[in-house]
Amino acid sequence: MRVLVVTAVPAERDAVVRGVRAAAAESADTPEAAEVSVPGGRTLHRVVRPTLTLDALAAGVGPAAAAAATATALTAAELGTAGRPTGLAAAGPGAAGPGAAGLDAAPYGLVVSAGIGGGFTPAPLGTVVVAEAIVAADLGAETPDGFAAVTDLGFGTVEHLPPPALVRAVAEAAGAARGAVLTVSTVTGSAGRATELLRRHPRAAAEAMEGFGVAEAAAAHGVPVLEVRAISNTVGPRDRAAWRIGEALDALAGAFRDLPPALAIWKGPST
Ligand SMILES: O=C(O)c1cccc(C(=O)CC[C@H]2O[C@@H](n3cnc4c(=O)[nH]cnc43)[C@H](O)[C@@H]2O)c1
Repeated sequence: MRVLVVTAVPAERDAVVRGVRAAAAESADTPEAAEVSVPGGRTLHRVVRPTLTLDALAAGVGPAAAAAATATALTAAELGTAGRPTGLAAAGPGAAGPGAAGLDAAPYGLVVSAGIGGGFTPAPLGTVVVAEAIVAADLGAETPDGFAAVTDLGFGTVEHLPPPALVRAVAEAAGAARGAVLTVSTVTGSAGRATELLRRHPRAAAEAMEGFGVAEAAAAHGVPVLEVRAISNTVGPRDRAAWRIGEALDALAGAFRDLPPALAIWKGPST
């Protein structure tokens, strides 16, 4: 299976790659690695194992950057781009391939939005959350009666649902919580906002900024989507000192160490 994992920043991308390499080490297979260029000036980091090719791409922060980079990578993988990886070096420190090259024409079977995120009550720091629903939480209009989602206004989409069987398999494999992951363009900074979001989305477990953008691109290409978030902070009043980004990145790596076996048992997007 070919999986595209989209993060916001390189540190999250590298945590994903670290996790998949750790899984390979536990299976005693030596993953090949390469850096592959995609149109738009970005480079994805590839890990090749016997039954899984995982491409990790840092797209930038926010739903628009995530959607643009995801759609570009999916299109490039469907069509192929100029050039080929010029040989795949054996894995190891700094063992990326001898320079970025193009994408082979080989579509992805799954797209994953991954990274750190803010947690709502059921998801304390260090928890991993797998999205049962990927929700655009601030896509809509402010009205005299409060927030109206675009769907309340008669158009658009505000939710994408990952394949339930895959969500269950990944959550069980990773010991993760399940719930809605909210995508926002403005990070929540007050208790009142956090309370309002939970009132509108009682199943919300986490808040982040890219998942809905990734999911929209995946849906446009007919590719199933997941979102996996490691909790770095609590959604609410701004308190940078309370952030635990390092621990969250380690938890993210752990989730991607556990993901490959879950993918192996998944029977495909209709389940
Ligand atoms: O400056 C702040 O107070 C602040 C508070 C929360 C998040 C940020 C970010 O810049 C986060 C950007 C980045 O990290 C993800 N993330 C992590 N925690 C949250 C959150 O509580 N709400 C939304 N996004 C979060 C997000 O996906 C971005 O990629 C700054």
